[in-house]
Amino acid sequence: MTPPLLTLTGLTKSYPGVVANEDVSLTIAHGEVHALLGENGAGKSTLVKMIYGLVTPDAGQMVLNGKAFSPDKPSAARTAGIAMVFQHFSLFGALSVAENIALGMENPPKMRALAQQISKVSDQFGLPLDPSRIVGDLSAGERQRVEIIRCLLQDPKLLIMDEPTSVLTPQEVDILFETLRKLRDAGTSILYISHKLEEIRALCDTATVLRRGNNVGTCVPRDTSARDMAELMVGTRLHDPERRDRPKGATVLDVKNLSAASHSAFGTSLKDVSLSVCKGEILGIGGVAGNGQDELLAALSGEIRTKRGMISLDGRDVGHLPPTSRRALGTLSAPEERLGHAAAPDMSLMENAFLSAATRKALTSLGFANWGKTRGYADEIIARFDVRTPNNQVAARALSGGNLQKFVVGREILQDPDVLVVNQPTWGVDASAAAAIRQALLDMADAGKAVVVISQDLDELLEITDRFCALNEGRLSASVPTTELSVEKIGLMLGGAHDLETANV
Ligand SMILES: Nc1ncnc2c1ncn2[C@@H]1O[C@H](COP(=O)(O)OP(=O)(O)OP(=O)(O)O)[C@@H](O)[C@H]1O
Repeated sequence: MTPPLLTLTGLTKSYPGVVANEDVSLTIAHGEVHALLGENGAGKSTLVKMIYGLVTPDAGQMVLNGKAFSPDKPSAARTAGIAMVFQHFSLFGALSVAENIALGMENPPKMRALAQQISKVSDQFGLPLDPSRIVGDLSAGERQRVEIIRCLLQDPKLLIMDEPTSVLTPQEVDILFETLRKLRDAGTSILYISHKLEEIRALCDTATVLRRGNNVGTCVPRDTSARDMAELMVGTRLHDPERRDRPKGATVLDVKNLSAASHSAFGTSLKDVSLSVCKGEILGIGGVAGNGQDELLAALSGEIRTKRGMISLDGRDVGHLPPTSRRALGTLSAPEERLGHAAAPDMSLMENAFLSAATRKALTSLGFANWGKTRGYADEIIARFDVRTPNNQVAARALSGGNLQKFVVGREILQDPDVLVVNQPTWGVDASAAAAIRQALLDMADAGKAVVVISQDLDELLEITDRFCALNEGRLSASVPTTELSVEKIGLMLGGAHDLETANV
């Protein structure tokens, strides 16, 4: 019998106040697509970082192809045949595809030879990509292809992928899965982290489930329902968000012919965007990343100021007002980028609670921060949104991605806004916590609030929104009642022509 590609035995890693991995053992066979499942903070990233040489285990052993393996840095893991595609891309927007790939290589060949190699690998694995294109002009799906091709040029034995589909359209997911199947057939093993359980069922041969740092079992995803996998992850029954019929009130947010330039050199300017949201309504905005989502949130939150007459709140012109004034008037927002935009990475959760809630939660007294009250608010967010953290003094950057997301969304919802604008509210959040966040958004609408959900997760938009629009190259389509849509139709709408009309659906 051929030995497995990689065996992990008793891997343990602790951080202050938390055991991220405790005595974790698992085996990855050659040519196997192995899913790593677990709720937020379960220890998935920590485990793969140990395999990739970014984190050193406190205890335990790894054996790769029959030999002891203990990489002390990523380049050692790469030399041993391990490649990793991270959730966050590390590409330079101003450089070409080939230049970006060359930057990550120890001994890059001449540009022309590299471009040929890139074209060859992209043909072989069905990942269309022109080596001379500037990365800043690429879609999120194409950027991910750059990262994957960069890995494939190393001819890896094990490819680790952390949440690879969260930025992709359904069509791009299909292309990615075809590529991964080709790789598997060529004998490469894949370790795949995702919270999208139906995708795991479609792709993976086996799954290991982590719960609070421990390996609590394995399953064959094809033979296990998504609900059973989610329940194995959390160890309890899962509650689906409950949607109730509710009356729609008066229009509260009204956007008319909004055009605004992006703040970023590679951003997308907004072009003639019109929308309205009523009290008691959730408006969904779908779109592939980079089509103006960040700019729309920035215009609605006040980070981008607009001309008079473009944005009104309860009939009052607000487009020229900065974020603090919009907050005071009841419009709150949670941007997509949680580290660095929604939260200050090196500040504690308590300080991060203060940053956005000081006014609405009255966290100051006589011009000074009231830390006692602020601590109480941070603890309320942590308890109500089940944020897994040792305490409120922990820096935002030390939280697992999903737990920070729960904190950021919870921090805004608990300020009781009249209008809440969220971008990717459940990005990287596990099934159970995602259901809790969606329920909280539905509860807000039930309480007569207006909610704008910008998301690339089509199932999410179908599940909770009342109306749907597609954002494409900075233009917004007319809205369609969500009940009239299907995932396939939305997919077409998102990838469709610039001037999307309801008729296209
Ligand atoms: N550098 C660090 N310092 C302190 N604690 C950390 C650090 N990295 C991870 N942790 C903690 O270790 C635990 C496991 O985190 P990890 O990121 O591995 O979880 P995860 O399963 O990948 O979660 P998610 O699905 O949310 O990304 C969490 O409680 C997290 O807060």
